[in-house]
Amino acid sequence: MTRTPLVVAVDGPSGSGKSSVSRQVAAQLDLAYLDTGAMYRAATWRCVQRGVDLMDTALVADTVRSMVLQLDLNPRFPSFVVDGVDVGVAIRAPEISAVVSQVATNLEVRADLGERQRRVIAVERTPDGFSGGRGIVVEGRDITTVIAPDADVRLLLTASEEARLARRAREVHGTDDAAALEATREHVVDRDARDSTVVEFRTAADGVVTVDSSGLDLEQTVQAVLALVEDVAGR
Ligand SMILES: Nc1ncnc2c1ncn2[C@@H]1O[C@H](COP(=O)(O)OP(=O)(O)OP(=O)(O)O)[C@@H](O)[C@H]1O
Ligand SMILES: Nc1ccn([C@H]2C[C@H](O)[C@@H](COP(=O)(O)O)O2)c(=O)n1
Repeated sequence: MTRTPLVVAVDGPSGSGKSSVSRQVAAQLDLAYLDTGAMYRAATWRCVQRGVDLMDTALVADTVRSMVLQLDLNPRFPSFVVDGVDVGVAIRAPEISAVVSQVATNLEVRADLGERQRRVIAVERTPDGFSGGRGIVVEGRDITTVIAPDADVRLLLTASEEARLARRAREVHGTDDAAALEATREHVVDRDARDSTVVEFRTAADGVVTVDSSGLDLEQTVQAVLALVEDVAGR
């Protein structure tokens, strides 16, 4: 049976589980997967590599516009290649996390990367895409509202600040003791505050369903999202 392409849009704050959950949902539904946060990180990596002053918004925008970015949309092995260099690990470095908001709040950069994201989604609606026309799960901060407001499923994945801090602390420091929580705050709470000056990802827009994962483990959250997709789109 031929099915129409499915687009699942997921937004949410840092540490809410967007990447982990979206990847697993895409893999289980045999869809492509796009992590738009990684695109902002790749853009930041290129600027940092070239010694660009991130306060120079015009130069940052030019540097990002000329970036050749190749994406592998396989949810099992997603990859990001910038100008021929695999940046999958480098873009997660603390030095990139510390400054990525400066690039992500540059409105010219947002316009450029947003256009690239829309093109990826359009291709995944055709047989030429990675998914062969089955569709895509796209996650970030403005996917449900700006990039794909027409997505079949629109979801805001949230969790309490406490839960998000504890998850990130365990991931980065191997513990969620008081010192680890404090060391993590800058990368979760403060970054969200900076990012939310240009995009709204704390409150669900009209038609966007909220899933609160504070009391759920990763597997339960994946199941909750799969149930929602089944409910809304019959998959
Ligand atoms: N429901 C959950 N319960 C417990 N841990 C979770 C849950 N969802 C995700 N995690 C864990 O929390 C951490 C953060 O998840 P993830 O990186 O997917 O969040 P994110 O929303 O994509 O964050 P960011 O936007 O900062 O990249 C990971 O270690 C992940 O395994
Ligand atoms: N659609 C998006 C995706 C991401 N961002 C910003 C938010 C973060 O500061 C940065 C990296 O995202 P992460 O990998 O932590 O999810 O990019 C955004 O503004 N819009």
